[in-house]
Amino acid sequence: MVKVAVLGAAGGIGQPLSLLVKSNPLVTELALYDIVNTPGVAADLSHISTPAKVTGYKGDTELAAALAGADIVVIPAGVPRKPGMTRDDLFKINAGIVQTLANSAAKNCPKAFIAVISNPVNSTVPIVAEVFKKHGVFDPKRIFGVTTLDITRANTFVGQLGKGEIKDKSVTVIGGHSGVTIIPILSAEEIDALTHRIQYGGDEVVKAKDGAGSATLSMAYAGAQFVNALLDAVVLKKSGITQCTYVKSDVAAAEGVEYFSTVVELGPEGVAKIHPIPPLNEHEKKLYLAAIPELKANIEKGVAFVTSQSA
Ligand SMILES: NC(=O)C1=CN([C@@H]2O[C@H](COP(=O)(O)OP(=O)(O)OC[C@H]3O[C@@H](n4cnc5c(N)ncnc54)[C@H](O)[C@@H]3O)[C@@H](O)[C@H]2O)C=CC1
Ligand SMILES: O=C([O-])CC(=O)C(=O)O
Repeated sequence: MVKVAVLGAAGGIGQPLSLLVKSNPLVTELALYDIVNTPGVAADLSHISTPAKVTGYKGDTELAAALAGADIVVIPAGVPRKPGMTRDDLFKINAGIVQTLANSAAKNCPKAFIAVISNPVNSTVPIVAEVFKKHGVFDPKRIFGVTTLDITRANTFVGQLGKGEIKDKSVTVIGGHSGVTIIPILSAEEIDALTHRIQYGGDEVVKAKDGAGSATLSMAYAGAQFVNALLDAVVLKKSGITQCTYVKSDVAAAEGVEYFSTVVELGPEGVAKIHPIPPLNEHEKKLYLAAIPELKANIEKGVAFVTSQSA
């Protein structure tokens, strides 16, 4: 039995992501939670002829039931950006939303794998971790920031430069998930053309959507890739499953950074092995040093949001 709960399931990401999770035959129960519209989304998805039983939960009073016994919790709940905003501008609304959802997850499914999509990911992952610490159930192997869209974009853009098939690309992107904290590892010819585009790909979509939100469909695709990888590792116990993902990690400890994305091997217990930062050329070393101050500030802000509140 494998229960996946999607929190924010009626949203721009939540709906297509739930569709893609419903398409994975490994899932036996799909619990859709939101503050609006989940009965309709659940009824709609429930007619799809894959094994997962789909249930909808709406509003605070139904959150605990949505999470009870969940194996994987995916969180795309919260507000998206509008043109002119940074991801950090979303903190004031999304930090509280993520904290509330994490509180309930810590109580109702403390062993679940938590995949955080809500921005600012650099801060929302530490928020979930601190909430789990408060409940005495923190396991750093089980909490992930979903940065897969950065890899999806990098693979696409590198593929479009014209060498080989996009499907064969597997670009590594390390660091965090906002502007300068996104550090793509590229070949010499790709660096000038693509570094900035990968770092600011999210802004491209925000601008094109012109006030109607940020990336949803590409994020759903990327989020489903991450969930499918987790299911392969956890349920099928396949070996060699890797993802770039933002986790509690020692790889940038020298800089005093506690959370960082590098290639992570996934296993039945979640994080099986964190790969080190790959060898960096001079250009990448500069990107790395430029990422540190923002990443550190984002992490400290997330941690303080939870630890500064009395128990
Ligand atoms: N990690 C990543 O790479 C990416 C992250 N994002 C982030 O994902 C988040 C969601 O984006 P969209 O789906 O486009 O937004 P959206 O506004 O379309 O959907 C958000 C959903 O969250 C729900 N929601 C709000 N408060 C909630 C609560 N307390 N509990 C449960 N659900 C709640 C809303 O009702 C809505 O259905 C944003 O923070 C956005 O910045 C977006 C793209 C990529
Ligand atoms: O740009 C945004 O606000 C949404 C996001 O995280 C992305 O598309 O990478």
